[in-house]
Amino acid sequence: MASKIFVRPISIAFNAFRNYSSSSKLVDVSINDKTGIATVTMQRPPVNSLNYELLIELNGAFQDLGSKKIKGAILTSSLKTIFSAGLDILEMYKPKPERANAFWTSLQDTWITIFNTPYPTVAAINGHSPAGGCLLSLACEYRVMVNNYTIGLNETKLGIVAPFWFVASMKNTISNRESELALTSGRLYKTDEAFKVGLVDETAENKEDALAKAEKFFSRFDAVNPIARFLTKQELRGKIVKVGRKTFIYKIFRKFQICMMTRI
Ligand SMILES: CC/C=C\CCC/C=C/C(=O)SCCNC(=O)CCNC(=O)[C@H](O)C(C)(C)COP(=O)(O)OP(=O)(O)OC[C@H]1O[C@@H](n2cnc3c(N)ncnc32)[C@H](O)[C@@H]1OP(=O)(O)O
Repeated sequence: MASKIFVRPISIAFNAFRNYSSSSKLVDVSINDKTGIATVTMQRPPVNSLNYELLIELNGAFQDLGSKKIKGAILTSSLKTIFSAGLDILEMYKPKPERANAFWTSLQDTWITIFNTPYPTVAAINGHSPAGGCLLSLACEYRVMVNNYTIGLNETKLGIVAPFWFVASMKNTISNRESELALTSGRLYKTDEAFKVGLVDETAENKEDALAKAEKFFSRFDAVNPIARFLTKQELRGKIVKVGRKTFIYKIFRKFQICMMTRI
C-alpha cells in the first residue's frame, strides 16, 4: 500500500480549453466559459488541513490549468469559516519515512507550482488561514480576505521553525521588518490588521464579494502580453523558487520532530 501514495490520485483529462469542470474528492476545479476564470476550491472538511492527498490534488489542479487558456485562477474553500487550517497535524505525528518524504515533497511541489503559475492567481480567503493555509495564499499573486478571520505564519507559537519558503513567501509580500516581527512572534493577524500591513490586498464582506474582487484583479492584465507578464513574474519569483528547491526537507523535518518531542 505504501507505493499508493506515490501515484497521483487524480487524472484530469480534458480536450477543451473552456467549459471545464472537475470535482475530485478534495478539490473542485471549474472554469467559467464566459470569463475564462478558473476557481479551485478546497473541500476537505472539517478544516481543509493539508494532507498528502489534498496537496497532490491541489498541485495537479494548478498544473493542469497551465495547459488551458484561462484568464486566471482563484483559490478558495468550500468551508464556511475556514480557508485552510494549514498542514495536517496527523501527517507530522509519528510518520512513516516514505509517507513523510512524499508529504514534504508534495508540500514543496505544490508551493512551487502555485508560486510559479504562468497565469495570474488570487486567493479568495473566506475563512481562517493559519500557517500552511497562509502559505498557500502567499503563493498566489493577490489576496482578498473576508472580514473577521485570522491569517499568519504562527509556527513559532507551535514550537516549529517555519521553513525557508514560508519565510521567503512572507517577505515577498510584506516588509522584511514586519515579517521578522510576525514570524518570530507567530502572529496571527485579523483581516483588517493583515490588510494594514499588506498581507492581504483587499478585504471583503463575504465569499461572494471576495470572489467578485478576485475576478476584478484579473482585468488588470487585459492589455498585458501574457508571455511578458509570466517572464516578469519569473524574474521576480525565480530566485526564491531556486533556493526553495535546494531546501533539504529531511533536515527541516528532523528539526520539527525534535521541537515537537521537546514539547511532549
Ligand atoms: C518539519 C517541520 C518543518 C516545517 C514546519 C512546517 C510548518 C507548519 C505549518 C503548519 O501548517 S502546522 C499546522 C498549523 N495549524 C494551526 O495551528 C491551526 C490549528 N487549528 C485551529 O486553529 C482551528 O482548528 C481553526 C482552523 C481556527 C478552526 O477552528 P474551529 O473552532 O472552527 O474548529 P476546531 O478547532 O474545533 O477544529 C475542528 C477539527 O479540525 C481539527 N484540526 C484543526 N486544525 C487541524 C490541523 N492543522 N490538522 C489536523 N486537524 C486539525 C481539530 O482537531 C478538530 O478535530 P475534531 O473535531 O476531531 O476534534
